[in-house]
Amino acid sequence: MGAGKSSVGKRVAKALGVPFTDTDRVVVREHGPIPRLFAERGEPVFRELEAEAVRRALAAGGVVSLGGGAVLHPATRAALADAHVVLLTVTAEAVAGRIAGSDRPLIASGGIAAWQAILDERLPVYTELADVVLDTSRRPMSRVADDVVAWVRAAAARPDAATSAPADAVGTSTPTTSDEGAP
Ligand SMILES: Nc1ncnc2c1ncn2[C@@H]1O[C@H](COP(=O)(O)OP(=O)(O)O)[C@@H](O)[C@H]1O
Ligand SMILES: O=C(O)C1=C[C@@H](OP(=O)(O)O)[C@@H](O)[C@H](O)C1
Ligand SMILES: [Mg+2]
Repeated sequence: MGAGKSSVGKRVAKALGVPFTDTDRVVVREHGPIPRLFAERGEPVFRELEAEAVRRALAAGGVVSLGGGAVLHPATRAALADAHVVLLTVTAEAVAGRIAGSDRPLIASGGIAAWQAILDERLPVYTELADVVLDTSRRPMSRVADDVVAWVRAAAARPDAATSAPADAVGTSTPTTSDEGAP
């Protein structure tokens, strides 16, 4: 949450001339606002709806920006094996302003402490899935997008390149080089 997956993914897709899907936007379009889904149907239902949106988006190809918790679903983790996975990270310090006033249900009441706790819990999964990690804390979105595009082009040129289109998955933050917090 707040690393820039949605914003950067859109720019990357434009630069590469490929389709872009933000899976949260798909879920919202098809099922309504995320806070309402969490409140009325619960997080497990949201995760199933999200996983289905991710499945379709990855099958369609192009750049796919996931919600930070999408990798909690085993089907999504499995599907990402065939994609180029970019983990965007951000420090707690840098993300604070980005998520201020956010309606994301998992941090609506707990703020940055909740964000950090979620990141700490998920970080092993994020790093396991990531093919590359880029920190966004001190770089404008356009520069982050440039870095992703360069990495994708280099990855596509490698002989062992994955066959599917790039996926701008995950994104959050952690405390060292990159993800200083990841949700
Ligand atoms: N590199 C960046 N520098 C400054 N602000 C950023 C950066 N990337 C994203 N943002 C801002 O942070 C907020 C969250 O970005 P978003 O793309 O929705 O993140 P995510 O999809 O990872 O939750 C947005 O207001 C966006 O404009
Ligand atoms: O990390 C999470 O569990 C979530 C992240 C959100 O997406 P972003 O990571 O794009 O903010 C959104 O899917 C939902 O609020 C749950
Ligand atoms: Mg997003």
